[in-house]
Amino acid sequence: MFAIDLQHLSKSYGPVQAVQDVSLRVPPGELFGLIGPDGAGKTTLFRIMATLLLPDAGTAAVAGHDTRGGMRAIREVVGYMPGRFSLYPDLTVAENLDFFAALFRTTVRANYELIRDIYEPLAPFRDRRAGALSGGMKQKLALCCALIHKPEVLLLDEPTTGVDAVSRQEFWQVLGQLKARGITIMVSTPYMDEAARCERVALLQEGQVLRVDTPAALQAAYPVPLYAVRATGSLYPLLQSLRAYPATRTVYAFGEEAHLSLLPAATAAATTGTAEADLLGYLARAGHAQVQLRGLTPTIEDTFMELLGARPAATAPTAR
Ligand SMILES: Nc1ncnc2c1ncn2[C@@H]1O[C@H](COP(=O)(O)OP(=O)(O)OP(=O)(O)O)[C@@H](O)[C@H]1O
Repeated sequence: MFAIDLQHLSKSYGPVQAVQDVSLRVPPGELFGLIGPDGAGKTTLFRIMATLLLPDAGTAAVAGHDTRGGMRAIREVVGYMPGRFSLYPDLTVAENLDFFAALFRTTVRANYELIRDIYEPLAPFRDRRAGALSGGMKQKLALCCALIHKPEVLLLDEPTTGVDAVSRQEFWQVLGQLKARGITIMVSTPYMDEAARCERVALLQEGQVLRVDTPAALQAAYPVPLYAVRATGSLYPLLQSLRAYPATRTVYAFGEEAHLSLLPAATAAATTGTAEADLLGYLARAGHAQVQLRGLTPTIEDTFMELLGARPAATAPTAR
């Protein structure tokens, strides 16, 4: 039995097709990531899994229960942390926790063991209103509330969005501990660095699954050598020159650098011995100073960009 089993799910909001024929299977105990930009359909999938929304087509089963008809059973065994802060801002930390425990006919004391590590940094603020907590603390409290009934499956919708880097790091450590206890976790994130922390990820774009695999396999599948290019001055003119270069296959901004792949024929056609030397000569003639070119190990973000570029959609950001 799969902890999460989605088959051919589709959901539209009027003319907007939010989820399109999505099929995913997550075995018990897996830490699975839904990775995609805003609007990719992550929240819609979570709301279907949490029995808050019915799909137009397809089936969704969580912990062995179909979301059609299995609402009560699913809510008993699922912990759901919505993307937006979902606690009561006027209740204190302790009151929020008690409230969620009471909803599930349990007590904080009965399940304290599961939340202890997450709750301890919050304990000194137990009488503070939840609305007055910092972003990282709000997110810890929301996770405690999602865990208070000892769920088998945790659904976490962008839990680290807008949270500082240290809190994000801590949050992922906690997810590792929860996974070690056998809890199945589906977590969405727009941050590609977080994708690498999942056992498997689904890359989503415009409601569709582009690929499901381990982060390592996604990176290894990158089809051609990839380079980072930088030069003095701003990135924009460098990107423009690289886009105009005849042997360029894909190019896009990546932080302070450009990430570039060359057409396979570029090596064969090189006039100065190597494709790299040809490129450096071209950039120097185009007026770029102190150009640095180095080979890269592709990240998941590069793989994502590659998959988007391979699609016929007009939105493909890798187009030259
Ligand atoms: N209630 C709604 N009515 C109309 N359109 C909606 C509604 N909810 C979502 N959408 C649209 O459906 C698409 C998928 O949205 P969804 O919220 O599932 O994506 P997401 O990946 O979670 O993105 P975000 O992080 O921005 O919430 C988007 O185009 C969004 O604008």
